[in-house]
Amino acid sequence: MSAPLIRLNDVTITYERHPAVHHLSGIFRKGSLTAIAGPNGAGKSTLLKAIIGELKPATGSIDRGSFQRTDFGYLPQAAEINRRFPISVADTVMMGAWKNSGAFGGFSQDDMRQARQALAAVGLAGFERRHIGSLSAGQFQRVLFARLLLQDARIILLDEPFTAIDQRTTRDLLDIILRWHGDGRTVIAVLHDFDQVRSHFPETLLIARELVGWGRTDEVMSAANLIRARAMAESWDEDAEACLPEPEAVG
Ligand SMILES: Nc1ncnc2c1ncn2[C@@H]1O[C@H](COP(=O)(O)OP(=O)(O)OP(=O)(O)O)[C@@H](O)[C@H]1O
Repeated sequence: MSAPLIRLNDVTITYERHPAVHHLSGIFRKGSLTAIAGPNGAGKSTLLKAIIGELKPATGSIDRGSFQRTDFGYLPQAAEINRRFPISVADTVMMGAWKNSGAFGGFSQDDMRQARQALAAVGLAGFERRHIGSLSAGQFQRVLFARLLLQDARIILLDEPFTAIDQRTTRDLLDIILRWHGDGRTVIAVLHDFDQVRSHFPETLLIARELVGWGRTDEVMSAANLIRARAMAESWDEDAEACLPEPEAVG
């Protein structure tokens, strides 16, 4: 069995003291391909943001070994990306090379060549000069995958990569995910389509704020676990305060 890569130690993540993820512990192994599944509002996106370091746990810790923020390739939910920003397809893809060139280092001829290659690999050869606002949802998602290809990260986190995407694009992007897994990268994807999870993702983390199951997909995605996840989500008290240590009294 491969080595642990990211370890969650009793992680609670809050928004204004209300827990979105509650006392979660477990391990993502090196080279694993894991789906994160769970009902709406289960804390899936929040967990991804904490893994890349965008959110800090209120209690508990996330052990990333020697990996830094720049070692993670991250695809946020489409709704979180502003496509009105006046930027070309090529520049969007080359932003994946920032880790290599530095934000102010400018892009090299080689970055441009690699961007062209990455766009060709996602079926968008010739789209370099297009404005990102002029693309369809599926084309834009292909551009974001091209950016991830260029970034060449060892750990890739995807937040609902197939939402509002046509079947053909979904299949093409799924192939890229499976290739990343075949290359030995660690891939973690938040997914809503349970058939997709069962068909392509060997491991699943099922959450409803708290852990429901984590392990082999065929075991975790059992009918009993899915019913339990739904019941946990429905009975969750949105106003519950996190069980954080009280600040020490001064004096
Ligand atoms: N920026 C925020 N400020 C306050 N509360 C938030 C914020 N983002 C998420 N939440 C709350 O945290 C909880 C978990 O949200 P999160 O988006 O992580 O769930 P999710 O499992 O990704 O949901 P979905 O499947 O609907 O995308 C929800 O109750 C949500 O309302």
